[in-house]
Amino acid sequence: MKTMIGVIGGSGIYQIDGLEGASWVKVKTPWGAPSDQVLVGRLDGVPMAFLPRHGRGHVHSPTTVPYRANIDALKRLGVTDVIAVSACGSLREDMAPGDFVIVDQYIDRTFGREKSFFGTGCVAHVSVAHPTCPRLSSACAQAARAGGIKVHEGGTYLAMEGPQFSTLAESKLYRSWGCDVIGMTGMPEAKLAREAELCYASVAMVTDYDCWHESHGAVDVATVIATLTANSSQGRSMVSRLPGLLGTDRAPCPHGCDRALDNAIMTAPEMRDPEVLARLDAIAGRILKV
Ligand SMILES: CSC[C@H]1O[C@H](OP(=O)(O)O)[C@H](O)[C@@H]1O
Ligand SMILES: Nc1ncnc2[nH]cnc12
Repeated sequence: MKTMIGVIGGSGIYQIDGLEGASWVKVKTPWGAPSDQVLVGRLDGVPMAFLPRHGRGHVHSPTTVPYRANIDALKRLGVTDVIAVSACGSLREDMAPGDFVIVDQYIDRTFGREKSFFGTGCVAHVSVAHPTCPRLSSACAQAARAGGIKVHEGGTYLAMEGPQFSTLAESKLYRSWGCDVIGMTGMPEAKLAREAELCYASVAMVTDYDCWHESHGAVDVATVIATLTANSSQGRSMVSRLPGLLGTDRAPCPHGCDRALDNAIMTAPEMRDPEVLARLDAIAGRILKV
């Protein structure tokens, strides 16, 4: 199988440079329109697709990002590996603004979003015990370190609904739970990528100390953007190293991300709703044969 890298850019990252033969393409999905058109091209000979999570100009809020359409669009284009880049607040002293955290666990406190491609007419339960792909995550860590970035391999991301930042009591509560970073978009994106059998790695760029740190003020958008602007070249340099690390030919995921739907579908074949199956053509076509 051939590698195709998908990059979902977070706040402050609305395009990437250096893609050969790049063009913005409109992708239609059964889940509505993605956040924006997708920039498709090649980097060092490896196909790459870039989608700005909030749309160019930052149109979508964390609640209204069309997460299902975004993941479907990337899958439909042939993406095999998704690198999700996000801004995040740090809940730990030693994860400082400018550092990158390769997230490997989540606590999902979002409540206003569609979280699954499946439901009435075709019910499925995938495992998200390990919601990110270790192979892809370690390539991201290697790529970021090679660019001189301080990288923390592993971290628990508290996904909050937003759009307001946390209260001090919430920030302290999440610290007491052992969470490392906080953001508004990591979920349900990671869950949906797993349902779509995509390898998914989350690169969280620390922009602030949220509001718990006594010697730092409470986070605001200006602080986030200032840190992101200072770090954007490191983010880009990490992405530019990924094709070399992942290569053009892709072995099956040793962790099974690309087979996540094996044994996950509960609805009896004769009870499956044909309209629901039709919507799942890109996501579950491998297993549903639609
Ligand atoms: C501008 S701060 C809040 C905003 O930034 C993060 O976005 P993303 O994860 O897409 O980089 C955070 O989750 C909020 O959506
Ligand atoms: N402190 C914070 N809380 C939630 N989302 C964020 N994105 C960047 N910093 C954040």
